[in-house]
Amino acid sequence: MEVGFLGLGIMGKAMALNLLRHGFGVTVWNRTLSKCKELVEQGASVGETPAFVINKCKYTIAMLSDPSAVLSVMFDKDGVLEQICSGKGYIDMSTVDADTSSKISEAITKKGGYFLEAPVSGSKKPAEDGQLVILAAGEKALYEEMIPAFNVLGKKSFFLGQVGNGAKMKLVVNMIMGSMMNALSEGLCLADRSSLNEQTLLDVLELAAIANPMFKMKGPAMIQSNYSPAFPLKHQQKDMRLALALGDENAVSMPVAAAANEAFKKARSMGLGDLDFSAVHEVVKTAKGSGEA
Ligand SMILES: NC(=O)C1=CN([C@@H]2O[C@H](COP(=O)(O)OP(=O)(O)OC[C@H]3O[C@@H](n4cnc5c(N)ncnc54)[C@H](OP(=O)(O)O)[C@@H]3O)[C@@H](O)[C@H]2O)C=CC1
Ligand SMILES: O=CCCC(=O)O
Repeated sequence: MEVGFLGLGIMGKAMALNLLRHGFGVTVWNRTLSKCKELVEQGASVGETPAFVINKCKYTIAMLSDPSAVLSVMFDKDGVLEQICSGKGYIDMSTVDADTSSKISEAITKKGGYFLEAPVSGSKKPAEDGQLVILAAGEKALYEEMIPAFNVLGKKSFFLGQVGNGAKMKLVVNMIMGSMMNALSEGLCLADRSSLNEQTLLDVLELAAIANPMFKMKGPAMIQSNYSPAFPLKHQQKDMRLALALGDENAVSMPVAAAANEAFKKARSMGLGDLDFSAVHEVVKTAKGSGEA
């Protein structure tokens, strides 16, 4: 199977490499073209524009940073829309809001193409290992045609119905994750300031009812103030913002998520946006009132 791949950031690069390793033909494009080099060394071809990739491939996957990137790659000059046509499928795996996804879907459908949104849960390592959880919605026939690729990229795929449902599910999941990250950070600070050993707290959590892979994976690095990026904090803040907007739309009160969003915003203002989202720990550690008594 031959696929196009637009966007070779942390996730896109890992996913495209994974497809290559499993025998897929992959034509890649990235805004910063130099990032294609490593993929070419592994057997990928390069397209100079999104339009070129769409013209060449029956199926094209996108993994881009945010709504503005997704819209730009679709609608700008040399973008996807110039070449999408009947018989071609476009699969957007970026995390965006339902409105953005619907705009993309409408534009593609008008030109006779097929659209599937398929954001993913799971980060850099699951992307490298093909262990993502795929939250697809949109054109069911395209979902079925993409199963061979999804089976390589993920450990489980969900088909959630109409366009927007995948985006919403992803935002709900990441809203919970962002709130949990703040809770973990506060817990580590509280343990430390109460003269408890932070690693012992993590050991206790691992055996408790609230044990979860994120605490286990991120906790030890947070104790060391190591925030090497797997999931950039700027993207987590984008997801909190979009999830809170979904809450507004549906009149759902989310004070916990709103507080977590403020911490992520503060972290961005401190220049921590490109670090891992666990770097919110630096905000919690230095918050007024959490210092000496
Ligand atoms: N990292 C993670 O753990 C996860 C991330 N996600 C989501 O996946 C998406 C990608 O994440 P990730 O790979 O981490 O992000 P990165 O920041 O590492 O990569 C972002 C990609 O988007 C491209 N891009 C940004 N702005 C534009 C633009 N205006 N026009 C064209 N291309 C653009 C970048 O190109 P360039 O190289 O030129 O900057 C790069 O290829 C995001 O929506 C994120 O929320 C989902 C699950 C997990
Ligand atoms: O959107 C990013 C999700 C990161 C994760 O699921 O670990």
